[in-house]
Amino acid sequence: MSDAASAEKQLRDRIASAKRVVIKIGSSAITSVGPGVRRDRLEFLADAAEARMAAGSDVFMVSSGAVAAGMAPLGMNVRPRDIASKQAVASVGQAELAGAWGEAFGRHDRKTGLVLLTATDIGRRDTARNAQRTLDKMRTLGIVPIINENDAIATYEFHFGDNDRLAALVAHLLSADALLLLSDVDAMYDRNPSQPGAERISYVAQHDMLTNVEAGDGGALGTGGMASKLAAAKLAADAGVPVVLTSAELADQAVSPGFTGGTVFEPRAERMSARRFWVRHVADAHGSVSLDDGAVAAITTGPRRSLLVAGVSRVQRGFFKGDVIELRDRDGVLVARGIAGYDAAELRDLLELRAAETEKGGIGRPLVHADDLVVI
Ligand SMILES: Nc1ncnc2c1ncn2[C@@H]1O[C@H](COP(=O)(O)OP(=O)(O)O)[C@@H](O)[C@H]1O
Ligand SMILES: N[C@@H](CCC(=O)OP(=O)(O)O)C(=O)O
Repeated sequence: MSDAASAEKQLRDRIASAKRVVIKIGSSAITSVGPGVRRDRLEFLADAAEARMAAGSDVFMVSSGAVAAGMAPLGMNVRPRDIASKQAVASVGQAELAGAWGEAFGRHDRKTGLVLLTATDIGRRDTARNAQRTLDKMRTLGIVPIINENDAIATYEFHFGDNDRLAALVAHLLSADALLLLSDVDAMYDRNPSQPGAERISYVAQHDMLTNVEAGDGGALGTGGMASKLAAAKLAADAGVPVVLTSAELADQAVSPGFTGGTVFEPRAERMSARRFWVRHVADAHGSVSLDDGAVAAITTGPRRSLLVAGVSRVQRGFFKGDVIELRDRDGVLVARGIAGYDAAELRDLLELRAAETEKGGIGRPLVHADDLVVI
């Protein structure tokens, strides 16, 4: 067996025996235009989740489909585009979905509970911890959480963007041992499988840049397509969580040992620390600074270094000390994120001084300490 084949087998075994499992189901897998929620699919998925729980795992469901589920009762055939309509439709769909999941799991005498999160809730430590505690309590009470974004109130500026990302963040929050992304496609292919000759990618090693993959848009009901699943898999990898991507139709096999289908993504060997993960993936950035070439080279190559004030060429948007800021190169390309050691106003004042005076003023204190800086 080749090294890659044996690494893939090990990863699949690890997923098969994972204790804490997050299962994300995409809109296109459980809803259709016209009838709305597909109850047969929910029942099939609930059966698969129950089988996994019977084998000793704890299961947390992340269910998309609120907007799609709200369309049917409102007589809509096309997904609404404007935000206010989407939010109103989601409020109807969320109730539909929660009821349907309750019935599907109810066949096993299992209680479900709806947990609606916003990106703000996950981005703030106090609310994130509270969500973590609630989800853990639900687990101990044998309740299956049905998690979705709180679409009716999430703001456009600050929302998850898609539920693949939400699922990966939930997997991080719960220190999950595996994340299953169930969609309407059985695996990731090197291009959209509707195109002739598309080939399945079975295993993605951690550092694989996937330059040969065209990750395209999704269908009429999904949100982010394959690109958002890839981004979520990368996020989960940083959190140390292995990911399997396959179709909801294969859920029963995907939760069982010996599954060879789908695409599995290898995580980092060691989870990124919670603080660095938060800086890199979770926190909302409040401002941004441009760096000169020397500073970009200093922070992106070699051992971890702090970012000194002298390397900043421009300050954009206001921020306060302690906020997460974006660090961009001279062309505006994002190179890192980090926690600001100064307020923007204070930094602007410093930049007006000559570099020598900056150092003399004891401003050896870096703008971003190495421990708080994560290269993208
Ligand atoms: N390289 C690819 N491999 C597999 N599917 C792809 C690829 N590029 C684009 N897609 C599309 O992405 C879709 C899945 O994304 P999406 O519709 O957003 O699903 P979900 O609703 O499950 O989140 C597939 O049905 C397929 O049409
Ligand atoms: N919160 C939205 C999720 C949208 C979304 O990301 O959908 P999908 O791409 O199907 O996972 C909803 O429930 O409609």
